[in-house]
Amino acid sequence: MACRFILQNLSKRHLLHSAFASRSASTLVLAEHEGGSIKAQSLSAVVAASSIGQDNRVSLLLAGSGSSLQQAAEKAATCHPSISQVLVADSDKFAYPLAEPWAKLIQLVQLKGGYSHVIATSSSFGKNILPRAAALLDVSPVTDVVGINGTHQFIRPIYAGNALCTVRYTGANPCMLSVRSTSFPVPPISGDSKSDGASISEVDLSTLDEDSIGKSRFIKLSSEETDLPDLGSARVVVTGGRALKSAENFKMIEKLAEKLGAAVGATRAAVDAGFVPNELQVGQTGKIVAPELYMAFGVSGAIQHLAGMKDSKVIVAVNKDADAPIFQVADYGLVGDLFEVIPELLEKLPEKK
Ligand SMILES: Cc1cc2nc3c(=O)[nH]c(=O)nc-3n(C[C@H](O)[C@H](O)[C@H](O)COP(=O)(O)OP(=O)(O)OC[C@H]3O[C@@H](n4cnc5c(N)ncnc54)[C@H](O)[C@@H]3O)c2cc1C
Repeated sequence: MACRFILQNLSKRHLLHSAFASRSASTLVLAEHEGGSIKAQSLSAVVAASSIGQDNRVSLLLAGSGSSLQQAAEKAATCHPSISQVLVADSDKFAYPLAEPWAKLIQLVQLKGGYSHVIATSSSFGKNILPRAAALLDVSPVTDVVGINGTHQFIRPIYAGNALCTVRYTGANPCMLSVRSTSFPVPPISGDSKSDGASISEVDLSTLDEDSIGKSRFIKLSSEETDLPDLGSARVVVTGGRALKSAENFKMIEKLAEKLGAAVGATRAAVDAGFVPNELQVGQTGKIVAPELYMAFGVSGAIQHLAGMKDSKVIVAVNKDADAPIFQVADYGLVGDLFEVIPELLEKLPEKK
């Protein structure tokens, strides 16, 4: 009896899966916006969505309030040819990216739109919201996707990025994914291939529960004032490790980054020692970066750090220990003392224009 029950369930599940797979895909992308534009990371989620299938219809969901939301919606409508619709949820409830109202919003939009996929980037925004929305929709999300092989097969890292596994999603719709933006770079979009303009529609929020605000409250947003590029999307990253010894010495890394127009990164040991704030941590429990040039000074190359930077195009490492593991992933390695190398670099590099 038990055996037959399992078989019946398996065949039902298989039928369900085949039915989803044969239907054409339609994807809801959760987008973040700032200053009237959608964030570059959210465009990576659109690139990921467009690799699900050729006939995939992509709808972009933007929420917030006020004129910057409308501005972002207008820009989003023409920013990528695969976007067919921009959905705008305009309410004070979405003034801040709190997970509870956003998750309810996704549930509302999904129940109306019946999307086959829902995608967000693996940023703190996506990581915060997606699991809650998945719980409300009673599905299990596939997280940190780095590759897409068709509608239901995805590649994601395991064991702190030491291995990649292929996952086949066999659950019900929607298939919810968080994707690493570094794995879905946004190609420059030529004038010809730009969209003529996707339709923009307001989401009907009249049925959104009053209690959707939930238990969390927005208190404040604190961010460091800096002219340096954003760590997640910078072309060059200069990282310092525990070897810098103090916050004062870490300023050398910041000066070098300034000269190179680079973002500053740090190891967890440097963050834990209080040299720099937590938002600069690169690695398994920090940010995942893949810049064109990654420079590591006094970084040992622990696997948890490598998990966040080993996909960088060119890696340069300076370490006084010739056996440091960082040299195994470095394209250029210099065995030397960073307290001699960095001042020399600062002296020889031309001033930034
Ligand atoms: C669950 C978990 C998650 C983690 N997540 C992260 C993460 O996201 N990111 C992360 O970075 N770490 C993470 N870690 C910590 C990680 O294991 C390492 O402890 C950390 O990366 C080490 O940082 P470090 O290279 O700065 O320090 P160390 O390992 O102490 O290395 C310092 C290096 O500097 C070199 N050095 C010393 N003096 C000089 C000098 N004067 N000139 C040049 N070189 C010098 C040394 O030879 C050494 O190789 C995590 C650990 C755990 C358990």
